[in-house]
Amino acid sequence: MSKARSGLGSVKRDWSSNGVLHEPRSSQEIAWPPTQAPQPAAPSRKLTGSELRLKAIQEALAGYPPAVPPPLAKSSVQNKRASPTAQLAAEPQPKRARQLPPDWPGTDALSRPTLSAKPPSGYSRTNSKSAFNSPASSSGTSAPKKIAPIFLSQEQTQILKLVQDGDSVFYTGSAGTGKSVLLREIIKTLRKKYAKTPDAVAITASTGIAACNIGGVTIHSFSGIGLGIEPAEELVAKIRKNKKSMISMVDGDLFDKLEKIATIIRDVGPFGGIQVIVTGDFFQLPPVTKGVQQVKFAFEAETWKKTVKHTFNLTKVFRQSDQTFVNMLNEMRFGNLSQKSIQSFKSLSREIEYDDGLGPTELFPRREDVERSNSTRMSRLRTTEETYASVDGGSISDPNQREKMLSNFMAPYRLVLRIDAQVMLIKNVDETLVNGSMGRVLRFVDPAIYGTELDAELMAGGGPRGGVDAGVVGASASNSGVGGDKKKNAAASAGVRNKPYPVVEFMLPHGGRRRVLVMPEVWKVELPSGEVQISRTQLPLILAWAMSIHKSQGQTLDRVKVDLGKVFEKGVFGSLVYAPPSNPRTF
Ligand SMILES: Nc1ncnc2c1ncn2[C@@H]1O[C@H](COP(=O)(O)OP(=O)(O)OP(=O)(O)O)[C@@H](O)[C@H]1O
Repeated sequence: MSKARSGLGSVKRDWSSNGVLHEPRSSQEIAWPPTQAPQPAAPSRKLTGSELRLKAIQEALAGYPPAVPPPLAKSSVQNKRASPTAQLAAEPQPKRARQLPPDWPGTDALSRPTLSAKPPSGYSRTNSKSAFNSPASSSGTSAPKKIAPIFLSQEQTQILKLVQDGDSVFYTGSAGTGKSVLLREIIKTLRKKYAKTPDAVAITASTGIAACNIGGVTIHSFSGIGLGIEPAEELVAKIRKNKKSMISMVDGDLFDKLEKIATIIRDVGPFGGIQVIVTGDFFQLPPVTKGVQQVKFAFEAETWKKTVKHTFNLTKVFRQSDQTFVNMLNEMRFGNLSQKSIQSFKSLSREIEYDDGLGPTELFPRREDVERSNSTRMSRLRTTEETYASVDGGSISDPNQREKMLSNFMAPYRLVLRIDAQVMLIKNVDETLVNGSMGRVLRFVDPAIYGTELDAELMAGGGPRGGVDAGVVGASASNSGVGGDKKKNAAASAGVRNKPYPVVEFMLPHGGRRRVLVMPEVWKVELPSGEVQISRTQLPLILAWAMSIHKSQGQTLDRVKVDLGKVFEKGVFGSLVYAPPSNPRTF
């Protein structure tokens, strides 16, 4: 299984639906309404390379000018559904720069049902907990967790059904349409289906950070193709030597190459008979181009059509409920903001006072700016400080490779915290504490005395903060003897100090606060064979006055501050710009 290159932005760390429950609706075949694609304004000047590229995606996704698919090769007619535009192929049509998959929503396929499979009787119930705890992803969270169940929408359910039936599928959708939630469910379902042969399911992504987020590995690492620059035949030899199987996609050329390799090795139909699930949003992060070379999207691969049987466009936006905001984001997605929307975005330029003591997280494109902003705020605090160094493991020994892979984890190598520091939780814990929850460090406490009478006495007797603490977060919590280890308790009473951990007060999504002791967690990248390539044990916290746009991708944040001034001045609305504003729930 694979994740589209452009799907990096959609690979979420917030897998939780936070208790959003949807009543199952009656079963109906879905007519997949299109996301509104505004008509682009005619360019009044010569476009730059990147603008041309953006225009190409816009045209492709918007489905105009009338799409003319290339004549279908014999093998490509393996798509169950006939291409809605296939008839047009015979007639001469004006040439266009970019073709979409034949059944791409946004072409006339959007106006009619796109599923040949029988619709299910209603929504499927899912439980994101099991998805979080997929073996490769989950990072060893052993503390008991309660994640609220969610219902997949009809759109999501139907795609899941096709996947269960063994079809190769591509699904896309704008930010917040539940691509990642569905992906988690697909992973869970396929793992269950192939429980006896766990390495039959491979979760891959095109970059390390995306791989970490979905609990998979990079396609390069998984397939053993290295950089993948050699011809397919040479790569086959390399893979055979490495005894690794492969599956996935990145850009069009790599997709073709992987298809060829799979076919040479397995020789049982398209993509060697491997079921391929591809997801992503080509608007969020398109493939990286080498020099001036024009990017070739996966859907432009020669072998795409014969491999991918079904293409879907998820249309229901779950993240934002305000339709005006959703429309504004869609306009931005298509790079065609109306004056009204520009004014609305500009009107957001204001300081907001929050009465809970936490400010918004400021998003920056560069890591240096993030570090500067966070360390400036830290230096203003004259409070107790604690430093936490990560413990790193894994089978990879090359230091450069290790460094690169470790940098994909959200957890830093060295975490310095102070009392009153603004922090963000980077792990899903339960229905109220999720990846992205914001909080403040209240105090540091020896876990052995946390929650004991001694702890209460210390707090009452002028300890740093009073109040009721409840709960512990972190994989190490269950075996650390928190609060209950008599030996450690006695030692603590006698003045022997264990490493103290932070008690953090988190703001809950619908008001309220929750205090927990935060203990270390484990992040790891694991091959389907069970080999742990790299792992990091660290507190699931980061400083959160500022964070990089890169790391914010895919997170659902309640408060963000983004400087879009320069963007509006230049009139550039690229993917980097689109992704961050789509993260907040409201505006
Ligand atoms: N069926 C559903 N019912 C309720 N909530 C859902 C459902 N599917 C997704 N959500 C919620 O919607 C939000 C966005 O979902 P998700 O992160 O999967 O979207 P996405 O398409 O991957 O977004 P992005 O492209 O920005 O990464 C999350 O808070 C998720 O819990």
